[in-house]
Amino acid sequence: MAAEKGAEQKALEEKHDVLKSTQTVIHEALEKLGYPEEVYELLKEPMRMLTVKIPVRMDDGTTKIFTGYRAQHNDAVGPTKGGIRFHPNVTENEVKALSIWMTLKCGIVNLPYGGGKGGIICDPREMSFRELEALSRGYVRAISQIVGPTKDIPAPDVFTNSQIMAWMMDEYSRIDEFNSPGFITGKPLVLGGSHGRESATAKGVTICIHEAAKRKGINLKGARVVVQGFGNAGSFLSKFMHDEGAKVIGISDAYGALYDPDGLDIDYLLDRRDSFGTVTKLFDNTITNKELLELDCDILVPAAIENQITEENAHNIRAQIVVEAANGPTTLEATRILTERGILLVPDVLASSGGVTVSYFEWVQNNQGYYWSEEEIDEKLEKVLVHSFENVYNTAQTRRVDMRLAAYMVGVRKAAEASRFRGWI
Ligand SMILES: NC(=O)C1=CN([C@@H]2O[C@H](COP(=O)(O)OP(=O)(O)OC[C@H]3O[C@@H](n4cnc5c(N)ncnc54)[C@H](O)[C@@H]3O)[C@@H](O)[C@H]2O)C=CC1
Ligand SMILES: O=C(O)CCC(=O)C(=O)O
Repeated sequence: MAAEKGAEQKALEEKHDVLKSTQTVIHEALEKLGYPEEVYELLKEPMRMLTVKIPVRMDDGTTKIFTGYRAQHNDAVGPTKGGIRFHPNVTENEVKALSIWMTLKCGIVNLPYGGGKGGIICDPREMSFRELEALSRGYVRAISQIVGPTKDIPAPDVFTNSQIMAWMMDEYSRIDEFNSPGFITGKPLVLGGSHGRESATAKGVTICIHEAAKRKGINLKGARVVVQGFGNAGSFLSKFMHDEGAKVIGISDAYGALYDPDGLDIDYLLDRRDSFGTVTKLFDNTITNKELLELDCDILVPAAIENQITEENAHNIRAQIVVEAANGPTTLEATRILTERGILLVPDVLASSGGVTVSYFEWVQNNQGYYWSEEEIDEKLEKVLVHSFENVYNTAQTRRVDMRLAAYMVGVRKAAEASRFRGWI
């Protein structure tokens, strides 16, 4: 059964290889911007990719060897930056693509960083607290030579959180023999975390929803919203939408989805979800993630994993706006279908860039040793995201391209220019 599932997963990954599709759009974006082929040759893969083996003594006395990755896409602009994912389906190509997307995000919101990303093949839902701490510390020891506050700054992603960031920061500080809060972002407040980082990705998505709704003439009060994923991004987003008077009619996690045409009780669900964003196991009357995505709604927000909207279901999507909180939830073919159908698709590299933006604020605060209030963070984030949305939207309009290609065109330029000024290409 496990072997069968593995084969099915592998076939899906090959069919929807996120690295290949990213490369296709990067190539198109660079061509449209008039860059020569060698710029593509430089940017089509990470400059550095480290694969590590992490031995962990498990609670049953055995030793398990985990595989982890850290990809650094391009550091011409500045240190690389991006989250660390703990998930059983992590692959090398996925981590590479995720690092490229980080370069694009940092370019779109104009941060002094290039893109990086990490991942470990594991299922933290099946591990004890002690095993998770050992894995987190082991990963930092394994990658310590290539990361650091001025080299590559990690952060949370799927199934990692502020506790894991705290262990990683502590391990790095021991290696560095110095307290190094600027080594990682998404930390608890007491360890130099920033106000607003936990909800930053969802806040950024909310700002994009506002901007997209304005362009589509949708009133958010009473608008029907469907959110796939109820973790960091999805749960905060559901709360923000609910508090603004929208009706969140569907949410999901890895095990299923909940649907109520009159609107779900988001506060109750937030109260009952576990630390991995699981809540549907508590209910009998669930629907599938596939059914959730095809619900009749105004705004659909995929906030879980890759390749959820494909050529197989893109024709059945009934939202007017799709805002990608997740990285890579829509394939290229599906992007084409949705765009042709007049659905406004706000791509991941723009919509989910609120997280890294506030991570940057966290790093700046760590470097200066002076901390801002939540209001100051919110105000700065709003300014950055509204401007970035306008920039991408206007590029799409004036260059007559879809929002994804427009976002790539805006996002790739900074890394390309910095590489050129450095004399690399
Ligand atoms: N946390 C952050 O700051 C950022 C997260 N993102 C992206 O947002 C997405 C969600 O990340 P987080 O909320 O941080 O993760 P999380 O670990 O807090 O939550 C993940 C959610 O996705 C669900 N999920 C996992 N596998 C699934 C599957 N096969 N089908 C349906 N649902 C599934 C989980 O049950 C959980 O509800 C990811 O694509 C991540 O890369 C993007 C930018 C920043
Ligand atoms: O906060 C960060 O530095 C990175 C967040 C991230 O991994 C992402 O945007 O995908």
